[in-house]
Amino acid sequence: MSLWSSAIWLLTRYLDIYANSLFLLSGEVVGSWVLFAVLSSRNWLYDHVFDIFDEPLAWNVSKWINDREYPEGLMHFFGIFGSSYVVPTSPAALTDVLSTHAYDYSKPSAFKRYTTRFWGHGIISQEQDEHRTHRKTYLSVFNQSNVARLNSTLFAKSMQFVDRVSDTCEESGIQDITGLKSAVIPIYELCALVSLDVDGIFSLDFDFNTICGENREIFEAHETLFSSTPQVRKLFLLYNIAPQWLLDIFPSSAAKKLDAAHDLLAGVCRKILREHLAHPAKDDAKAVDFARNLVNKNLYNEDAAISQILVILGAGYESTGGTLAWVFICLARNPQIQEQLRQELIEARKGPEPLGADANYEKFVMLHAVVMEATRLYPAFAFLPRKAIRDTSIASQFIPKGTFVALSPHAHNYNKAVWGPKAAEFLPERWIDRSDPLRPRQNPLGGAPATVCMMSYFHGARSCVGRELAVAQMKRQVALVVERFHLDPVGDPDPRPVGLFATTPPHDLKLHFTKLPC
Ligand code: HEM
Repeated sequence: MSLWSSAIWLLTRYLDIYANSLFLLSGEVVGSWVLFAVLSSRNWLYDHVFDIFDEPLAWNVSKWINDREYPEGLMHFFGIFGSSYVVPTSPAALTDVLSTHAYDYSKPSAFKRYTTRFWGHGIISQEQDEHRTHRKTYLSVFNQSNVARLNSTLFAKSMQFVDRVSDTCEESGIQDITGLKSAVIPIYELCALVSLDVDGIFSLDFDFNTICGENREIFEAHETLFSSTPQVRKLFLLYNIAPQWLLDIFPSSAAKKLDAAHDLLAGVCRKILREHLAHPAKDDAKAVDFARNLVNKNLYNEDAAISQILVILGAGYESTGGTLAWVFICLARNPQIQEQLRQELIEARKGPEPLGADANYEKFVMLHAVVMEATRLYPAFAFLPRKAIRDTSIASQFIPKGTFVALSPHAHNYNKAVWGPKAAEFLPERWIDRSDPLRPRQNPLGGAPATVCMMSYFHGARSCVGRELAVAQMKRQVALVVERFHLDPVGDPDPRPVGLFATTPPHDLKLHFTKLPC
């Protein structure tokens, strides 16, 4: 304060606005101090924005939601330049935002500009009627019966994953005293590769076969688009504060890298689509994949289709890959649950052989519980803000146009008011209904008061269309691995998610796989 007073005194002398009275001089000192504090204040400029975008993404929102009770169902904080953010904290408030008044909100324009530039204008950035129309097309493809037609393909892809782990165990030279072979393997990449292959099949009827070592550049281009390096974070920040024309005049090196990744992927899609169209298969009318369904419905336009397909691949592969990796990590850290799951699978066998493609993976109670619980604790999309485009209401409270709504699957899934005091613990039991002790059943709510509480796939008008596919793939993959390998953790006992858009386990996190005698 003494330094500040001396500086103000010198400045006023220099500018010749020297105050003769001590009273006036004190006024100048205090006034300028207050002005400086307001202008440079962290609270006024960006308040909690950096708390949210800190890694792990949105974990601070989860802390705030549990700091105290919110009887009105809404939490509030300030963001950039004093903007208002509300967070729905009750099931009723969430339902209002996601279902009842879903189209009273749009995604922030910076997010839409960024995803449109680097992925294309697909369903993720579409709004209002454009979104409604496209979502209908999506739902006619992304539904339970269409996914069920792919079950044997999902099983085959899961076996390729298993074979790759098995080969690594054979080659590692690590063996215990009983002769069991094992290997230490980075878990994220394998899960992402197999998920990318599945999404390629579902969107384009094309197997990139990256899990078998093919098309590495396609995987790398996707990883570039999802990278969260400091340069990419800066670029995303610029999209939030600078106009598009300025960003176009001064393209950053990060933007050029992302553009190159996008162009590579768009080129691959274009080539595959043209080959499909030039050589239609006999049973094209019954096609499962998204691209052929567009053609069959006379909705095909090459550029628009490429944008939608890149969005599907982007929305699907990193989220499923990351979530699948978390399921394995949770099992490795909870050996008793891993064993319970293995027993469930062994008991369901018809003979000595492991389960085959025809097993009903959807009905297993423990398998379902494990997949749901890991998905709850590690939602791939931890923070997805919205902005009110008209005056609206949440839980009967007035929400003026322009208010931001911070939807944070991570925070909602850790809300103790909804999930109980053990919300942060891995407890698959919450997804099991044991009211009849002899016949445990799946509990669809996981012990929460409503389906909207499980936010990993969102809910309502913009919920995840790929949920059935992701769950069907993960259940097969987890079952096949747990039947054949014992999983142990390696390194960090409590790894934290990383990533800016989709969060995943750290990419270098490894697990120890031991091959079991089958
Ligand atoms: C565990 C895996 C997955 C998780 C946790 C997940 C989660 C989500 C979430 C939270 C949203 C809402 C995003 C928003 O509105 O901003 C979403 C939307 C979407 N997801 Fe997924 N997803 C997964 C897998 C998939 C898969 C496998 C696909 C496709 C192959 C897919 C395709 C989509 C699409 C197209 C949307 C946009 C829907 C719309 O705007 O109407 N997702 N997903």
